[in-house]
Amino acid sequence: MDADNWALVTDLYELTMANGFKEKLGEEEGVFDIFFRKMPDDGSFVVLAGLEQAVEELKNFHFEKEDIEYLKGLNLFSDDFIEYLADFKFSCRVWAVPEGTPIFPREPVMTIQGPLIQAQLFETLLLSIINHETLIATKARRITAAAKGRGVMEFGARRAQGPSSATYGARAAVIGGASSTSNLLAAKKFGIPAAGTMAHSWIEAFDSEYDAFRAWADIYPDNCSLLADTYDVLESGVPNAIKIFNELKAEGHGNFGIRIDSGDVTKLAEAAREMMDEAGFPNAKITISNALDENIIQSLLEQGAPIDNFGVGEKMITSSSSPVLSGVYKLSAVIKGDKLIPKIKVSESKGKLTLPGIKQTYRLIDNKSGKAFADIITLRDEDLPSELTAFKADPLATKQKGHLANFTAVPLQKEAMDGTEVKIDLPNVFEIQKFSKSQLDLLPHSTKRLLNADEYPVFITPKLYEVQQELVSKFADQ
Ligand SMILES: Nc1ncnc2c1ncn2[C@@H]1O[C@H](COP(=O)(O)OP(=O)(O)OP(=O)(O)O)[C@@H](O)[C@H]1O
Ligand SMILES: O=P(O)(O)OC[C@H]1O[C@H](OP(=O)(O)OP(=O)(O)O)[C@H](O)[C@@H]1O
Ligand SMILES: O=C(O)c1cccnc1
Repeated sequence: MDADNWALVTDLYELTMANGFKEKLGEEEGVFDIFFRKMPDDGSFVVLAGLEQAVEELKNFHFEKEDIEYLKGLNLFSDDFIEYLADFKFSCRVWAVPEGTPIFPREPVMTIQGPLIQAQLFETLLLSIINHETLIATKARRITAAAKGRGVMEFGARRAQGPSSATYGARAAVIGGASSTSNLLAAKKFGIPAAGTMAHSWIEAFDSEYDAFRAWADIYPDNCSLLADTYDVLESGVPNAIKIFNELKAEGHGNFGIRIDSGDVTKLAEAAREMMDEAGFPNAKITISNALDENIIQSLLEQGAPIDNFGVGEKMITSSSSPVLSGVYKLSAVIKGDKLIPKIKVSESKGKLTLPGIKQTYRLIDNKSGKAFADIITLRDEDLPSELTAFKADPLATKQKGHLANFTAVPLQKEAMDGTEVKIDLPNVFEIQKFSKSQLDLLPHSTKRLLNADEYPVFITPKLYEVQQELVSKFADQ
């Protein structure tokens, strides 16, 4: 991962276009926005993640000697362009929304401005990073919301779509609220607590379950979470665990727990809790795993299952219920000399109409309640009045206009890079998690429901609407 250079993780057309831009449009600059249209799991927002990796990739963007040789060999590019790539110097400006921010449809999360020949090149790589990490952070937010403050350990590496997804996915899961990971590379790289219990193979390898537990307790007396479901949870697993806890207690240790990974979890956890309480271990923790997701976790807690921690793997690390986030990278303006020319993509489907120009998004905080009630996208250089009637950003919204007043407007995008100089803070993943929670707290509860989440209003200013409509009319007949 660190050793890899991902400049060639791109689609061929990015390079054929960039080669052509150099020849046909010279020094013209482009402005591209990354935004999302459809939210995963029918939620109303995503939790943004991936900025740190995106910034790292842009800062270090270059082609290796052998990449250049390979590109030459394709016989598609001018010598000039090949030379440009060989001596690549990142010279774009980037604006971005901080990681952990809840983001609604059509809001630009990253804006890249720079020579078209460069800015075009980053589409595929940036989308692959931002789409993946945002998807997993969003899924993790759902899962940790369902867990209602109980610890969620990220256990997904073995089921992730490859080691890179496992590792950056673990980081994203923490942004979305997970408390630890079993993936050691993620733990080391991002400063996440490494956590874990044991596999069934450990239990099976010994002559008996008791022997396996005892051997574990000898080596790890202070990290004694025993896997209780290899043979029979209530007949064997819990009674053997209690024996070990008594022995460890006599030896002066006291941090105990069991993990249950199969069967009817509520029944088993209730009975195990009773047995451990009766044996004098009310503080022994119960961890549950086995294809958990937000729906199962919610259901288990509604059933009253006495669970302290969850281990969550495949369904979180792959966002299996909603495995695709189709964030896009769209050209919103070109700059010729000192002239900014807004651009638009008009599509057959009206809902896909893009927002032209260089923009900023503001979260509007109600002055009375202190809570967010709407977002508004503006042209970056326009002043937002303290009261206005604005248009919905979604061209298909049934009610197109809304009156906005009595708010404090908080800008979401910040300057992130000026060439290779990084201008934005890249905080530790737990600081991002904390920030994310504070931003989620501002949102209406109805927008955070796991089922049938309410839509959150996103507006555009009359000025942005006007620029968009002018372009629509201009291109209507083309
Ligand atoms: N009380 C419960 N309510 C809701 N879902 C549950 C409950 N108990 C277990 N589950 C979930 O049901 C799913 C299937 O569990 P099931 O018990 O059928 O499989 P299993 O015992 O793990 O089988 P295997 O031994 O093959 O792993 C799992 O995702 C599990 O987390
Ligand atoms: O179900 P997930 O949410 O993906 O959580 C991770 C799963 O990985 C392990 O199972 P596995 O059968 O791979 O190994 P084991 O023999 O240790 O149970 C663990 O016991 C969990 O069931
Ligand atoms: O440590 C564990 O219990 C663990 C780790 C990965 C996958 N399943 C369980």
